[in-house]
Amino acid sequence: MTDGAPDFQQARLLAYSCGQSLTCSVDVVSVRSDFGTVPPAQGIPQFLAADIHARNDVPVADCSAMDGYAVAGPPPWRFAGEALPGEANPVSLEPGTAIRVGTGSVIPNGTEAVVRWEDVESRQAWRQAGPDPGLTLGAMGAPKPPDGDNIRRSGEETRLAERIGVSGQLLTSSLRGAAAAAGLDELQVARPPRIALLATGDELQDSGVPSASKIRDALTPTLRSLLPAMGAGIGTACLVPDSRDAAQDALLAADSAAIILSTGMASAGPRDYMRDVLADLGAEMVIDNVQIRPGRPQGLAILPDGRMVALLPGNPFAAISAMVTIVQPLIAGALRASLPAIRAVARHGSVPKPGAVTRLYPARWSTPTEQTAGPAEPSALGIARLDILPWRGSAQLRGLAEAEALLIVPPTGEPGYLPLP
Ligand SMILES: Nc1nc2c(c(=O)[nH]1)N[C@H]1C(S)=C(S)[C@@H](COP(=O)(O)OP(=O)(O)OC[C@H]3O[C@@H](n4cnc5c(N)ncnc54)[C@H](O)[C@@H]3O)O[C@H]1N2
Ligand code: MOO
Repeated sequence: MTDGAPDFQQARLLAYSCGQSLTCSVDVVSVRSDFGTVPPAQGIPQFLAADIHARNDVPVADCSAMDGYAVAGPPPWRFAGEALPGEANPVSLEPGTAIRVGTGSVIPNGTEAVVRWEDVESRQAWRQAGPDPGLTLGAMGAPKPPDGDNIRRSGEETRLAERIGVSGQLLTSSLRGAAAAAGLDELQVARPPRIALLATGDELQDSGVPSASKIRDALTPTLRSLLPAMGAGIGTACLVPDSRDAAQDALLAADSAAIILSTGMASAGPRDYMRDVLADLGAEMVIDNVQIRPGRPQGLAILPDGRMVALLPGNPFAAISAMVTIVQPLIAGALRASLPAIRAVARHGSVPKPGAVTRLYPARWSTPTEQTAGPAEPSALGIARLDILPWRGSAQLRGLAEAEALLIVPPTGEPGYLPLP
């Protein structure tokens, strides 16, 4: 069983470094508001292809953190007008005066603090008061607020030119917002590698109820959704009959893809031609089987023209195993993102004994309840527990269909997990 094939982690690292050797092109994405237009849907996670540096301080100017009054000096304060959010910096504030401000208003020079309206007047007075130079605030004994109270200082979150994003970092929704706040209009992201899918098997049927000798192709729909979650969508997909010529023609035809995924034909069955065809084409097998179950017969080859071919076994769970072992690291490398880390499991249900090779199980987080003699009680700690699901067989998808993670049980050491998108 352990015939020199890499183990799970070795295979992931090998695939990751192969991905890094692929050319990485750059796309530009807008972080403008683009009001009135329909920006393209953002279903695929994007990774920065360059660092992001702030083009302005955040906040741009000193501003109020509360609705209330910008004040100078101790109370009482003579009311001296107002500055609404969006208005230019008002004139400076003299000691003993106050101006009405909203949350986010730029405050005048000389402001020592912002007093919340509810600390100096009634809601009715706050809502009704207009700029009335005769009004005096804080006469009824409002304390002098600490200097700087309720003021957001210019640059306190981000300084002009400060780095707020690092090349390779996942472009999260809030990082887009933070970039916009820091004055950027466009960001550079890594362009996903072009992927072609070859689904092999005379038995595959693409729709409808399969006849007795056929089965539905369950992998193409799975991969169409799983791949984008891993950072790259499928460009082309085709069904390849179980013949050597058909496999070779399909590999040659997928000449615009950087990465080709084939499903089936990965083992040593009578019509499992993929390895032979790759050898005929002069490909180098970088990964030839992995010490893992399910998914042992997976592989990764490099064609002489640099295209990568990931061999996914036909059994559906085995194919998903190859997706996390080879394809996810390959895409992460191609995007110059970091290799998704195997995470420690704080709590898990019963786990079969480790075997000679790494085992993957479909698993799901349980609601944090403790089973006691009576009805289930919410756990005091509330740490979610990872439980293995039924349907763990290599040919089965039902367990994965309900899974949120793959529980990874290595031959030695503690179990870990990878989230399953
Ligand atoms: N004598 C041995 N037989 C097998 C071994 C072995 O070591 N010795 N390994 C087994 C393992 S492990 C796996 S995994 C499979 C891998 O098989 P292949 O990659 O060659 O795939 P196929 O033979 O084409 O198909 C296997 C199985 O999967 C079904 N299949 C294929 N494609 C799809 C699809 N798109 N959607 C749903 N199901 C699919 C196919 O009908 C077969 O039932 O080999 C074992 N055999
Ligand atoms: O590796 Mo196979 O995937 O056990 O079925």
